[in-house]
Amino acid sequence: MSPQPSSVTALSAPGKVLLTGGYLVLDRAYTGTVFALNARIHVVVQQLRRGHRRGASGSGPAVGEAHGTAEEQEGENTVVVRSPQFVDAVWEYGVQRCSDGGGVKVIPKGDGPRNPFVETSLSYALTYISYVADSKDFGSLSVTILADSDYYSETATSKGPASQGRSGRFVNFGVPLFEAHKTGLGSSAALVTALVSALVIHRTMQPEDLGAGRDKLHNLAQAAHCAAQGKVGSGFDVASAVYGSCLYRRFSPSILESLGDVGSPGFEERLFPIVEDSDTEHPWDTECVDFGMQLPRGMQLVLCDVDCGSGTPSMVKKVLEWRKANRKEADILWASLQNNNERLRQELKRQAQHPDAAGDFSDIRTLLERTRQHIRTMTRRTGVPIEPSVQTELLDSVSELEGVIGGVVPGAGGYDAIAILIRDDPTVVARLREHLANWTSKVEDDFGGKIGNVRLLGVQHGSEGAKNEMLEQYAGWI
Ligand SMILES: Nc1ncnc2c1ncn2[C@@H]1O[C@H](COP(=O)(O)OP(=O)(O)O)[C@@H](O)[C@H]1O
Ligand SMILES: C[C@@](O)(CCOP(=O)(O)OP(=O)(O)O)CC(=O)O
Repeated sequence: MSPQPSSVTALSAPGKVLLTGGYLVLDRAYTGTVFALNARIHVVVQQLRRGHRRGASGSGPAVGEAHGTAEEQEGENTVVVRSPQFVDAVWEYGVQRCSDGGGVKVIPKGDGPRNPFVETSLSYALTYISYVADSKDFGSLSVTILADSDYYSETATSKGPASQGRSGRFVNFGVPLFEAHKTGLGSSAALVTALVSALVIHRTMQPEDLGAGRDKLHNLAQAAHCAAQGKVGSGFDVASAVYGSCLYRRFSPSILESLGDVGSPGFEERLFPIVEDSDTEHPWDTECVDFGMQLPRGMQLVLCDVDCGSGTPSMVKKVLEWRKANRKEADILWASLQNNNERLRQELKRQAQHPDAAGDFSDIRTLLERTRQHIRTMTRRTGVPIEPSVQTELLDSVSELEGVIGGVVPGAGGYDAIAILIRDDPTVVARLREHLANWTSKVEDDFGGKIGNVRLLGVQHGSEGAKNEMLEQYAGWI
């Protein structure tokens, strides 16, 4: 029997940085080292009051239970999703059960801007829930999304009026979501993971089951994220949102290839074995080794935002085309990178596991520099600005600072935030901040790129994946 749904469920998932393994990790023959960050996206699911729900036994609504509109209480089930940190960020959906086992689809109401990540997560989670839960009646739901500030560039930070009585962790951005520049921490993966996990836990599990249910939530989140993105990426961002920091080897794309769209006949019958990993022909083969891994004692990871993002899909396409056309050379380069990345990971792990041996970061510095050399070769050979010269200049300049171990362009690279490993000491952070505040680029970029404002983000290593949250921190927001 499914457990009684509690009236409110809150869960969060972290952002990520792919320290090493960009492009390589798209191929199962290689791996990536992904760090979860302490910037998280929170999702709070509230059951709207209905006659047959908990709290309606004559004693009024249960604690935290939201009050639905008259329409919600009388008519069809609805899901209202709000991102109250942004202007006009409300998405309202009707819930439609599709014929021929097509699953459950949410239908947007009104003609405001769509949010494919929210929409797809809702449809996928509700389809799975309706397949496994005893009760096919969801009632109406109110969903609130809250994000830590570092997901968005400073241009968006805290333009809105500080609202009285609201918890201090979250900022009122005061702009519409589409105006907020992303910093590249993987907001959509953290959002999809937190949203599908909160819904599934809300309706079919208890919060304590999160640990045991992690694999299923991973499978569902990967399926929903790929569908919303319209492509099957490597999935390292969703994996770290679920499991936390890890050595990641991707899943075989064939697992998701024949799923089809929500609403197509038999969709629920195809989604269920994917989530439960019961298809013996296509078992999940994701590897998340050492998940939840820590940095060595005395080391910290920081990110430097350059407020000038790149278009990952076209970069990926070009790199993969070059690899296909230059297989021999690419194999050698990929092998060198993999080898060096693996040595770097092993050294980080060794130092993390032996705190007494930690403190001498010179090997780590050398390994980071070697990884960068290979990445620069990749940049030259592919003609793709993975580490363009303005980023080389920035990385070189910060690497000279006392207390900085080294840095890399993480993930796909480009004109995105850079990742820097430092000695975990406030004076090093202060030195970096000061250096960046006065920093101006002096080189002409090889790809014509320009870096404007550079600034240290407040985000650091977080290591932990999806986790249950307490409601108190959302005071004034839900
Ligand atoms: N706070 C939020 N509330 C609602 N949706 C969000 C929020 N943050 C991000 N999103 C969704 O995620 C999308 C950004 O995803 P994407 O372009 O893949 O960037 P990222 O690299 O950060 O994952 C937004 O267009 C929006 O649909
Ligand atoms: C190229 C990649 O291997 C890494 C991209 O990493 P990023 O962290 O740059 O990704 P976005 O969040 O999409 O900007 C593609 C992949 O693994 O999917």
